[in-house]
Amino acid sequence: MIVAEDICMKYRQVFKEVVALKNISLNVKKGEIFGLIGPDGAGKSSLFRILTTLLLPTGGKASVGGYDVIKQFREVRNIVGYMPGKFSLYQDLSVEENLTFFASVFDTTIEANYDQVKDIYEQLLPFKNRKAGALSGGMKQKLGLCCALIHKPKVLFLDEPTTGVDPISRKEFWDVLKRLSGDGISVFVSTPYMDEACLCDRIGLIFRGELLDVDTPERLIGKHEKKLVAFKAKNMYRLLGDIRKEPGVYSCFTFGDSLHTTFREKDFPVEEFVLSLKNAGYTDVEWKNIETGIEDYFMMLTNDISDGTGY
Ligand SMILES: Nc1ncnc2c1ncn2[C@@H]1O[C@H](COP(=O)(O)OP(=O)(O)OP(=O)(O)O)[C@@H](O)[C@H]1O
Repeated sequence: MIVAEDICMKYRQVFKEVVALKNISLNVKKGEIFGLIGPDGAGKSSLFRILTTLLLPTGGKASVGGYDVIKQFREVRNIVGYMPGKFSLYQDLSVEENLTFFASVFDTTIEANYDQVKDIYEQLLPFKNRKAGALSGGMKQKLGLCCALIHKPKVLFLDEPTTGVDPISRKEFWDVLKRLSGDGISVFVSTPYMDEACLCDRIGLIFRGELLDVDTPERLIGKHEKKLVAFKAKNMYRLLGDIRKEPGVYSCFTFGDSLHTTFREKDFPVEEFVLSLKNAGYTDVEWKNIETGIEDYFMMLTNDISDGTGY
């Protein structure tokens, strides 16, 4: 349903040129949930905007549902639903007015396509006369999804749809996405949440405009072959610097309240290293071997490019 071949995007800024996308090639099948994962500035929104016909790429070609995003942009617009990263609905219109408006743009009505949005819209019904701007974060996103779905698109583009949304609403949102993919709708979604990344059928890891890897979450995690240890101690900031200085350490980055660390050799003597940290004055030192997650694999891939910081 989505095919991108060697997509490039360069922006002209005042004194320089920014390369936002470098030769991006990917494909997304019918009914597949494809997650695009990467830090701020990686190029995610640029790719969304190109695939939804809102931005002309500076190189390469792409099609959605078999239609070329440049030459057949009108056909593409008819078959895609797009939820941009920033809340894009009319804040001064009510819930019902927003949905009615989006339906009318596609020459349809809420009634005609009610089955498509029923599950989500019923949760919004108690607030249907409330202005969109006065909804909670989770409700805003559900309304955004209803508006993106009301014309029965074949492909949904969701740019960070659950950022800032509470965990329960996030789960409900993903339950809806799973149902939509079961109905044959392809979903192209970006998210900063790694637990959500694992719910995708396949993931593309994007960094500084480059697609570093594309695979299923399980296979990506399986590609991380380094020993992984989480460290904690008092003065975590100093600890981060000191762990990174250790020659046997390959990468170290903050993950929640601990420091996820990988080593160049599998048999790195962690206990001896912990002793040396204690001798260097660290107190309350804790460490444990941990299972790898997608973020760990991502950080491992970006380590050499980004001097161990991951960004
Ligand atoms: N209209 C623009 N003009 C100039 N530079 C831009 C423009 N839009 C994006 N960029 C630059 O292109 C790069 C990629 O930005 P993009 O918004 O696509 O990334 P992103 O992964 O979506 O990040 P974020 O989530 O922070 O928006 C960044 O360096 C950004 O500053």
